[in-house]
Amino acid sequence: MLPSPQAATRLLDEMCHLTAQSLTSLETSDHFQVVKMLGEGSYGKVMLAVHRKRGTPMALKFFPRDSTNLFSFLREYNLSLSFCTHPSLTKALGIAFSTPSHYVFAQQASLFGDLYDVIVPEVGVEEDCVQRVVSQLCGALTHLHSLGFVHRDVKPENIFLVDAACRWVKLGDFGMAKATGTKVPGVWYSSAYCTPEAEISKESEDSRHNTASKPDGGNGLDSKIKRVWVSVEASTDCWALGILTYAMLTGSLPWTQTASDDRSYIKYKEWFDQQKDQEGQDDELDLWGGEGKDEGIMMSLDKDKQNRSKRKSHPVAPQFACFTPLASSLFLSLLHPQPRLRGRPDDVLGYLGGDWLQVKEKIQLEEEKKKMRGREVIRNENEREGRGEG
Ligand SMILES: Nc1ncnc2c1ncn2[C@@H]1O[C@H](COP(=O)(O)OP(=O)(O)OP(=O)(O)O)[C@@H](O)[C@H]1O
Repeated sequence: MLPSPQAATRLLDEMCHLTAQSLTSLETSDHFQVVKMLGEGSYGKVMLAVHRKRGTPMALKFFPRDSTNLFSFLREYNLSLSFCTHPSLTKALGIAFSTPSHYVFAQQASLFGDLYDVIVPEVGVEEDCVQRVVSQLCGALTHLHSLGFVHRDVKPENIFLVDAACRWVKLGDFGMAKATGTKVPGVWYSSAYCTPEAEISKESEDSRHNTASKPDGGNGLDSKIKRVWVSVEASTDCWALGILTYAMLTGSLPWTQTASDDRSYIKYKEWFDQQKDQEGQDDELDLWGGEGKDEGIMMSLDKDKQNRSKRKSHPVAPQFACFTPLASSLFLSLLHPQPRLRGRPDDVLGYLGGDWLQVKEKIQLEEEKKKMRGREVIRNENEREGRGEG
């Protein structure tokens, strides 16, 4: 059973209070040798460092003190320390301190960058690799969700590579993570990773901006429009997992923004609605045929055939035409517009092992890769010639 949001939040908060009392001040260079920068985000930077006495390599995450709330820092640290006990979640190492300018905590270091660098634009990554990554992320998300937390920022930049061949990945960056059921201000942002349910907050924001231009300066009735508060749900991560899977398979996004005025999203919604209508009709037929009368069964089989042939004639949303029926049904499940009906990460396991890309797409992908390899060889030869080695 899921821990209640209150219980998960209370436990994490207690850990934060304890850590706050024992947070030591020190100079990074007294205890660690910083080797290089691993990456930079909007909150701070991440450095590869080695513990001077023990020789342990680690990622040190630096948050500027003047722009970081101490409690947010402690939450991210404690969540990563105590709840990220799955091999595909980035675990903190039990080291947190403050310097005159930064709050810092240590995490397991993934030395091969993040997934963003691996996805070739308009090409993607090999299907085997996609399925491996998806399978690991499903495990990581199921684990996190079972402990009562939602990551809320699943995207390629937050999936770190443990090896160069992308065989082992870890989900990181728990800065946005919250306990399931927590109420947060609804935020809509212009991206395919944003869920359709977040669009309600966009509408409320739009109305809010519109009131500013009203003659009464927004002090009349319209100014009563309140910020929308939404409940944190695991279905947010499931949507993002669907978009991420699409991005890895194609090297692009299915639409620019998940909004009712985005043409590509409209096409997807039309396809989705047709598929669901059809499924509904098929289910009705199944129930009717289940009465056991021979005549009924024959008629239902005939109708079923007709339905299936009709289903084939339904136009697939163009951006999904490169996928097999297996992958299409995976997308229709993870990218379900209604959060309560959206597929869960452990449902995805049933889709692994089969083909996701149509054969034609696989051949094209191979061609692209050959071309890229060719370009790489020519570049290496030119470089060698340039160095006078040729
Ligand atoms: N444990 C780690 N091991 C290796 N690299 C890491 C690690 N943590 C972070 N990085 C690198 O640093 C980058 C920024 O880290 P992170 O996303 O955690 O920072 P952030 O400021 O919270 O970012 P965001 O702007 O996405 O919120 C990542 O994209 C990744 O390349």
